[in-house]
Amino acid sequence: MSDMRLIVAGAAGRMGCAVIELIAKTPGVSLAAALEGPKSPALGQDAGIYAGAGGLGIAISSDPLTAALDADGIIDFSTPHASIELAALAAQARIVHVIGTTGLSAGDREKIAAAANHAAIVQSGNMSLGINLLASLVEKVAQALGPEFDIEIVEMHHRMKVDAPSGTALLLGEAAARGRAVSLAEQSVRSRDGHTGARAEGAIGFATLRGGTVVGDHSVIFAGPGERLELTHKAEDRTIFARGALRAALWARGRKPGLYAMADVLGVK
Ligand SMILES: NC(=O)C1=CN([C@@H]2O[C@H](COP(=O)(O)OP(=O)(O)OC[C@H]3O[C@@H](n4cnc5c(N)ncnc54)[C@H](OP(=O)(O)O)[C@@H]3O)[C@@H](O)[C@H]2O)C=CC1
Ligand SMILES: O=C(O)C1=N[C@H](C(=O)O)C[C@H](O)C1
Repeated sequence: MSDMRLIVAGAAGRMGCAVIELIAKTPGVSLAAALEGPKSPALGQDAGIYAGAGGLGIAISSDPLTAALDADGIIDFSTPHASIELAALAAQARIVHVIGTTGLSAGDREKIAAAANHAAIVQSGNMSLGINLLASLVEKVAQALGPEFDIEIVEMHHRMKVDAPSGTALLLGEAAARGRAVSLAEQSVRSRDGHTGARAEGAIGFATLRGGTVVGDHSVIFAGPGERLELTHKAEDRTIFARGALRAALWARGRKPGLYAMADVLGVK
């Protein structure tokens, strides 16, 4: 089979650079285009050089329509606004779309689901093997321990992160809610301040820390009577997310339209 030709969206960002670097050294895939927003200072620069991967002869552009004419898929770590536009484009062009962007609203998710009627879309708040395995453990532990164990999810990320709680924290919260057969929307407590009163029975709490260059730390704490179980993942390098995204793109190639999760790709449901 010919190389899978991939567009990278958010090409000058932290994740875009990690993905381009990985594409440059992975057989079976090639960089078709590198996209940024229309005001990006990186426009026109060689995407490979920008990412530290050496010249690839692909200039960073802000023209997704032209990019989609000769591509098999999009790997997208950008912004919610860009991701929903790219999902519509993937649907039109019938190409794969791997969405790593977080901070998506309920409305954004609806638009992505609609696009997935026409394209194979893999969307996940975390593309790493470790976190997706952790989510499946969290579901099982939440089911086994029952509601006398309080669930709290703590995350820490670098100072530049713009959304909270992280996409991963929400993914882990969904896993805990599934384990307990409750709705996360009804049980989640996203912040506490002042005289909050005692903890609500069955709540799934979130706490957010930001600082320095932390790639991504997540802990799910099950606090019960007289004992506490803590499940933790620490991301040390963005390559783990890039590797997962590339694996997702290759997995989705030739698959029928639909909205898939990383758990489908990794077989860790
Ligand atoms: N699912 C996962 O495994 C992971 C998800 N993420 C998520 O991925 C996203 C990106 O993270 P990160 O790389 O750290 O963030 P960055 O801010 O470094 O990168 C995002 C890039 O997208 C660019 N961008 C803005 N608008 C557009 C557009 N219309 N088209 C294309 N690109 C555009 C931004 O440009 P500008 O700065 O000029 O606005 C920026 O360069 C975040 O939502 C993050 O939470 C991150 C790591 C792993
Ligand atoms: O913004 C980041 O950096 C990360 N975002 C994702 C999230 O919101 O969970 C994944 C990872 O933790 C890094």
